[in-house]
Amino acid sequence: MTATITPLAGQRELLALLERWLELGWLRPLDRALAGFFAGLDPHAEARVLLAAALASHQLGHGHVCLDLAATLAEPDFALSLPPEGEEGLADAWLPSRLLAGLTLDDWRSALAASPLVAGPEGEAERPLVLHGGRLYLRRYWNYEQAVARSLAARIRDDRPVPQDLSAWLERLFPEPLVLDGERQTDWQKLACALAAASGFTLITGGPGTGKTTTVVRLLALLQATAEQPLRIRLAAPTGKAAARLTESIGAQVASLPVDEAVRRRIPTEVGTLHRLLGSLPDSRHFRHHAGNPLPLDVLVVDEASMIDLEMMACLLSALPAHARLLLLGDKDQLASVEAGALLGDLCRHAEQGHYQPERVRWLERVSGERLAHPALVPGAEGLHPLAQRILMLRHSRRFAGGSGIGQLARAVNEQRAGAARAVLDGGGEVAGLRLRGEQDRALDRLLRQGRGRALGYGHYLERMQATRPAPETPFADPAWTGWAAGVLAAFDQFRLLCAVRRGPWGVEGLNLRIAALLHRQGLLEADQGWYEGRPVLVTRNDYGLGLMNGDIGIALRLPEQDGRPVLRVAFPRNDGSGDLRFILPSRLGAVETVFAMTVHKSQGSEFAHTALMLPESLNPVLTKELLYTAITRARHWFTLLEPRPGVFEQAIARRVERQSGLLESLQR
Ligand SMILES: Nc1ncnc2c1ncn2[C@@H]1O[C@H](COP(=O)(O)OP(=O)(O)OP(=O)(O)O)[C@@H](O)[C@H]1O
Repeated sequence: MTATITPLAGQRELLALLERWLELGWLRPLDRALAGFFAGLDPHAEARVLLAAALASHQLGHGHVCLDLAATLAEPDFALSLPPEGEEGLADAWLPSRLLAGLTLDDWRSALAASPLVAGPEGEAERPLVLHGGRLYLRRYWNYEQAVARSLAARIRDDRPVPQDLSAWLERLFPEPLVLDGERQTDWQKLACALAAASGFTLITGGPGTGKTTTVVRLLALLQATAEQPLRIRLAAPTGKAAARLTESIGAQVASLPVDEAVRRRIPTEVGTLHRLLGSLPDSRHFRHHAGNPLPLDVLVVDEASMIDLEMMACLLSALPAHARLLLLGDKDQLASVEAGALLGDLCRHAEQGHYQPERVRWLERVSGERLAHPALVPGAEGLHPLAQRILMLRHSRRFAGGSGIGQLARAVNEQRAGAARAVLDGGGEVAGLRLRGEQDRALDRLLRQGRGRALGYGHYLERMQATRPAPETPFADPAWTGWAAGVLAAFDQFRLLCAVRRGPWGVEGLNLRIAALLHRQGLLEADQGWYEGRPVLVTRNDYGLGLMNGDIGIALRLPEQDGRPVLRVAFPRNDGSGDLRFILPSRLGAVETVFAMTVHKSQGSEFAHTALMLPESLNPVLTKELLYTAITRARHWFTLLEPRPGVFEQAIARRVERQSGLLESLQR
């Protein structure tokens, strides 16, 4: 017991422990540095205060904007980035569960409250930490959360007058009653459109293919057609990939709208990134647009809102003029952004139950002619749940209708029904599970290269690269080269291996080496290290100079220079919806990594015809049903689950992301 308490004895012991955690890869250098910095600010700071600061900083890397003290004491080992199985035995003595064994919530809170480094929610703005109830924040994130809460609180009370002929418009935009399996169903899209017409702020959530985009395009037609003056509408998404995907689907939707050509022309079809909308400034966290220089627009639609982190949301809300309508679209059940702040999940915590106030229900039913009915709905009370009145959940997927294996699996995982999920996997076909027998299992190599059945593997894009390459004498400016590169990039999206973790044999790093070596051995790649033709790379940091965003994916291809000499360049989609490509010399690319395998987090906003998910050998803090759901819903046609050890899938289904933030509480205050 003595050994477990010692590191909390004093600053020196604690900092030595944090150093050890750093070596083990359990903590980020930033977290350790922060504790050191705070020790410098307050030489008398208690070890448990510095420990809380390091853990609060570490939580940001896990997507939590604060440290929940009680949750940390309940499950201390999940507070760190514990390694994949195999290393634990070695470091048991260093585990936080040992360290925190003697600490109670009251003791920890009292120590924090008494520290000159820690402020209460209302006071001492210069102190670097804020304690609010049982939650400890780094000051900057506290400020973001407060700013977002203040701004949303104002927007959720922003009722808008609706056109007198709203019912007629809804009838025109949603002409067919919704009938599924021969039964008339509630048309949630029509209800969402009515709700949004009456609000300055609306959040539409729904799983893949539930019609979020369709709904919003029809709403924009309604707003534009009934506005006194043409509205300035902008569409945005958090990543380039998501923006490109939305651009594709919106174009077709606008073209088929049952409205005048003049109205159709006033609905934009181009979707940009949020960074571009706000105007990124090089080497800065700040944007060109902010409260002092607001965005020149009347309506803003942001898709894939689950990927918006707290800092971005704070920047976005401050740059949005008060008169502008804000529409957020997203899937609340997906993983939150990699950065801290699970905004959409927080806001949609009660979306299933609705909590609509009786007067709102009557109004919605009257204007839409729909019945606002569903077994999951819970009636709201007049004056309560103001946020819920602005949120609507779409409940019918058109993409994954009834019998789709992917749809069934996604649903079972989301509802935490492990037995049902396993039964879908065992059923085979569109979805399948592959049990791996050790690291060298050949079945894995086969899947990675060939795929299974009609579901492709990585061999496909490399074969296409060879088979469709223009003749070497094709001049440098010939569009055949761009066409070829676009074809290879599209073929690469036929298959993706996703991983839950980065390290260990079943993590992104090890698997990338393994896949490159495999494809090289099989003669599909000319090399497996350095730069080689066919190397897919992921950009890991925004590069404003090159116009590349974190998350962009390109492929190295040999193309002719002006003098005909072949040179390797990396082909990237332009990500502005134009469908164009750009070619960049590898030597100009700073932060990139090979991306045969990628983390589920990084795959958000993308879709692949065949998606495979590699689970690790043991449970890990990141393994939750949200992670599984996000991975499964990246698959358009086929999904393969790769399991090095039975049981981990079921354990992961049982775990949910515990979102640690105070946003909802702030909004309801
Ligand atoms: N009311 C409708 N009537 C007919 N087809 C519809 C309707 N709503 C959606 N669809 C079709 O269903 C498909 C999915 O719709 P949509 O793209 O709007 O969904 P989404 O929720 O935005 O999907 P994603 O998960 O890709 O974001 C599209 O092919 C769309 O044309």
